[in-house]
Amino acid sequence: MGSILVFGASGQLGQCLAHVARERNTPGLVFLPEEQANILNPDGLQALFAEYKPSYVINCAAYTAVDKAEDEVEIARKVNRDGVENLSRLCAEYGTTLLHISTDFVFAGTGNQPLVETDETAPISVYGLTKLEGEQVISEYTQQYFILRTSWLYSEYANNFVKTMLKLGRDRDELRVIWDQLGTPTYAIDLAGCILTIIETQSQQYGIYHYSNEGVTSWYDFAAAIFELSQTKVKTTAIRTAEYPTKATRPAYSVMDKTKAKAQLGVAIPHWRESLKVCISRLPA
Ligand SMILES: NC(=O)C1=CN([C@@H]2O[C@H](COP(=O)(O)OP(=O)(O)OC[C@H]3O[C@@H](n4cnc5c(N)ncnc54)[C@H](OP(=O)(O)O)[C@@H]3O)[C@@H](O)[C@H]2O)C=CC1
Ligand SMILES: Cc1cn([C@H]2C[C@H](O)[C@@H](COP(=O)(O)OP(=O)(O)O[C@H]3O[C@@H](C)C(=O)[C@@H](O)[C@H]3O)O2)c(=O)[nH]c1=O
Repeated sequence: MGSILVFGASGQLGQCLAHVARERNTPGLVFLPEEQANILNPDGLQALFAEYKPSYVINCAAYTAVDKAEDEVEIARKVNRDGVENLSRLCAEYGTTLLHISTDFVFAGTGNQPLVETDETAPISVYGLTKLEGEQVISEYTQQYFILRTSWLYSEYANNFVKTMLKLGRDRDELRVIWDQLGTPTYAIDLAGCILTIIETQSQQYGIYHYSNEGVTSWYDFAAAIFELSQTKVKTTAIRTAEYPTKATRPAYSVMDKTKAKAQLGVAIPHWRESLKVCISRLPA
C-alpha cells in the first residue's frame, strides 16, 4: 500500500490519528499540518500528490468555529467546500481513496428518531451548510470515498467540550448547561480507530456513514458525567436553549444511527460513557 496523507494534522482528529497510528504501528501515514499543506493551495496540493501518489487521503482539515462561521461565511465555505473540492479533484486524478469527515450539523435536528445516512439533510447553520456542500462536491469528482459524519467530538487533544467543562468547573462556582439539545458525544480516538480500520481492511464499501459513540445524551448530562468521572465539584444547572443565546442555531436532536457502519465497516462502537471514562483517565488531574 502507498502513502496515506493526513490533512489538518494539527487539529483534534489529526492528533488522535497520530496517537492511534502510533499504538497500532500503522505504516505509511504522512501528517501534514496547515503550514505544510493548505487545502486552499491547489499548486501545493498538486506537488504533494505528485510526490507521494497517495493510496489514501484523510481530510481532517476544516473550519469548525460554529458561531464565528455565521459572520465568516466566505472563509468557512472556502475551507469546508472549496478545499474539499481541491482534494477530491486530485484524488480522482491519482486514483486515491478520500476519507472525509462531516457532521451531525448537516441535519435540521427537528426529528426524534436516530438519523440514518439517507435522511434528508437541512442544515440550520453556516457551518452545517458549508460541511454539506463539502459532502456534495466530493461525489462530483469521485466515487472512491468514505464520508464519516460524526458528532460532539472530544479527546485529550486540542479544544473541545470536555476540556472546556473541566476548565470552567475549576474556575467557576456554577455552570449552566443546555439540556434540550440531544445527541451523542464521540471520543475522537474511537473515530480515528474507525478510520484506520477502513484503511487496514482495504474496505471498498464506499459511501456515507454515521459514526458517533453509542447512546444518547444532552449537553447537560454530558457535562454532569464529565464532572462525576473527574470528581469535580461544581453546581451545574440544566437550562433550555433559549436561555443560552448563541450566534449559530444548533440541532435539537442529532442522534445518529450507526447500523450501517457496524454492518459494512465491521467496527465495534463503545458507549459514550465508557469512552469518556478512558479520556478522563488520560487527562491530567
Ligand atoms: N469538533 C467537533 O466537535 C466535530 C468535528 N467534526 C468534523 O471533524 C473534522 C475534524 O474536526 P476537529 O479535529 O475537531 O477540528 P479542529 O478544528 O481541531 O481541526 C481542524 C484543523 O484544520 C486546520 N485547517 C483549517 N483550515 C485549513 C486549511 N485551509 N488547510 C489545511 N488545514 C486547515 C485547522 O488549522 P487551524 O486551527 O490552524 O486553523 C485545524 O488544525 C472536521 O471535518 C469537523 O468538521 C464533526 C463533528 C463534530
Ligand atoms: C460552554 C457551554 C456550552 N453550552 C452549550 C452550547 C452548545 O449548545 C453546546 C456545545 O457547545 P460547544 O460550543 O462546545 O460546541 P459546538 O461548537 O456547538 O459543537 C459542535 O461542533 C461542531 C464542529 C460539530 O460538528 C458538532 O458536532 C458539535 O460538536 O453546549 C452550554 O449550555 N453551557 C456552557 O457553559
